[in-house]
Amino acid sequence: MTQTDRPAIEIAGLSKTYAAQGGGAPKQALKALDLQVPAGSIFGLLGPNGAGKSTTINILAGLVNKTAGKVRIWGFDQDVNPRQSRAAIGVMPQELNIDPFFTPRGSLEVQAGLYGVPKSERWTDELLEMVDLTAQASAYARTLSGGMKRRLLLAKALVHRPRILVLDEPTAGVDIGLREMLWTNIRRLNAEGMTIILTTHYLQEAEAMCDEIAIINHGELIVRDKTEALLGRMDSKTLVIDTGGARHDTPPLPDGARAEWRDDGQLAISYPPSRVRADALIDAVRGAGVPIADVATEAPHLEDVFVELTKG
Ligand SMILES: Nc1ncnc2c1ncn2[C@@H]1O[C@H](COP(=O)(O)OP(=O)(O)OP(=O)(O)O)[C@@H](O)[C@H]1O
Repeated sequence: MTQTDRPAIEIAGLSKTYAAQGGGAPKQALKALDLQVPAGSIFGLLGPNGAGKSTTINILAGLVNKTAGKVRIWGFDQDVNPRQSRAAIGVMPQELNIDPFFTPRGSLEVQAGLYGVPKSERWTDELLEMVDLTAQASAYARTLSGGMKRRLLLAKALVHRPRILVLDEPTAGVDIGLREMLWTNIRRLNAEGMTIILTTHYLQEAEAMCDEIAIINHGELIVRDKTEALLGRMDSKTLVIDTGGARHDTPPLPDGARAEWRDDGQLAISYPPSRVRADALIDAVRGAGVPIADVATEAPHLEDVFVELTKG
């Protein structure tokens, strides 16, 4: 296998049990997780709260010790080649953990030093420019806004030019401008060959950004597939009927179909296309005396897939 065919990340049988705290039971956060992240992808790691996403990312980052299993990062076994595997990955954490006494420039220089990047190979100015912090390069970090701190964390994750960039909830609580700036940078880095792994609670964002998605729940892999294929698995569509504004009683529908009146007065009927035909729905609506001014259909969204696969 050449380096380019080889997955960027290979996780096999990864388990993590956190020690018991305050008289409670030990917590098994990951249960023999197997996961491969293709090189060059934008890969979404999704799951409900407590699924084990941060634990996985923290193990990749070398911040949490695994209980069992194998982790290879860019082909380097984390236990055999800890230095190379660490050098291959950059992590933008969720918490704004920035030393308040460093300036952005100072933070990046210190970080580069920690990774052993020689002075001649540093790209501090370019990074400051990339995250739009050139004007604040010499300001104390404690004077930076939350958004600026987040941008600095992105730059810090990149000082050693990692092959793989991991972003833990990069857009949680950020405004639209910053979100777009982050995505523009992430898309560009990916186009230049960097593998991107991200967690996000915004499923629409994951649907729009990620080529592949893994959903984990209770420390186990539920599904991993190309985003399109994942959406295609859903036997679910929505027929949206514009009734011309007036509200009516919900018409009786074929088995498997479910109606819901939306706030804008439209009747949304979700149905499994394998079992129910759209014309049967339209007949049912018309038969109940509900006027049909217009119809549209909506394909399933990642949100539907997510809810379906993580229920229970
Ligand atoms: N340091 C710790 N000590 C004990 N239990 C922990 C610790 N860190 C995480 N856990 C537990 O492990 C499980 C997985 O947590 P983790 O933070 O990995 O989930 P997550 O998918 O990132 O969730 P979220 O979306 O809420 O961040 C949870 O039940 C959590 O309470």
